[in-house]
Amino acid sequence: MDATTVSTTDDIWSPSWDDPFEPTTDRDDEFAELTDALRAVQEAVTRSRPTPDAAGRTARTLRDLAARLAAFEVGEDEQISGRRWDLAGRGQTLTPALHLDEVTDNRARGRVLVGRFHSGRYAMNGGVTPLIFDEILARLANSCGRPWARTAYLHVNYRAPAPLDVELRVEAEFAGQDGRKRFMRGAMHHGDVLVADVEGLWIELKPEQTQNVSLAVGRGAEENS
Ligand SMILES: CCCCC/C=C\C/C=C\C/C=C\C/C=C\CCCC(=O)SCCNC(=O)CCNC(=O)[C@H](O)C(C)(C)COP(=O)(O)OP(=O)(O)OC[C@H]1O[C@@H](n2cnc3c(N)ncnc32)[C@H](O)[C@@H]1OP(=O)(O)O
Repeated sequence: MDATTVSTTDDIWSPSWDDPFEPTTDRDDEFAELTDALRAVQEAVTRSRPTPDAAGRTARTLRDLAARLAAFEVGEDEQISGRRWDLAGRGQTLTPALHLDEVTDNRARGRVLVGRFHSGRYAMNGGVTPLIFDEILARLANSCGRPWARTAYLHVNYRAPAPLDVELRVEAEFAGQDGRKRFMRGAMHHGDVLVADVEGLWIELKPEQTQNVSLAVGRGAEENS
């Protein structure tokens, strides 16, 4: 398959938007803005040293927002967060927003910028590196109509501290397949510096392990059955 440029309108799983369980009204950019705003709050709280009064007032505001959003609570199959494949970060805020520039059937590359919220003290927190690798390796392992697979392991090597607030390049490679096992490799660079590399194993799920999967991730069952 040719290289596929991932854009906001044509991502690798764009057919998912034809899924009848995905009403197009969910594709509002207001939700993207909401996610960005939440990331901004995470970063601002981390970077701040508010007075007790300011912290208390801010906490009350945030709890009020949480209560208001609770009125819109839905089940996991209906939520938007994590399922906006067209957005860097998929509309979730656990993982730093990964901008995917290219996904082919055997390679993927992207960019990520990590702020102080994900800091492990003047460098990226060591737990965040596997999150980013899992994100890009999982996308590649499950791209191009391959049947669903889940992460069995991620072996991460930390080669150099990953700097904050600068763009890091992330690459993934489909290294091979043996039956249900898909072997993945990845690397993260800052400029010419290798920050981390990874080897991962994805296991193709058996039919009984994929019940409700298409609903759970918003992709048509026919595409990955
Ligand atoms: C509702 C389901 C949703 C599924 C969605 C999946 C992916 C989403 C896709 C894309 C998303 C893109 C971006 C999203 C970002 C992040 C991804 C989120 C998804 C995850 O975050 S996902 C969570 C973490 N992940 C798990 O929660 C897995 C827990 N786990 C299991 O569910 C089982 O463990 C399983 C199914 C992996 C295997 O179980 P099983 O029973 O089917 O397989 P079995 O034992 O038969 O092994 C078969 C052959 O694999 C070898 N093998 C197995 N495990 C090995 C290991 N660890 N090391 C070395 N070899 C291993 C055996 O040795 C044998 O090898 P051999 O055939 O040569 O003998």
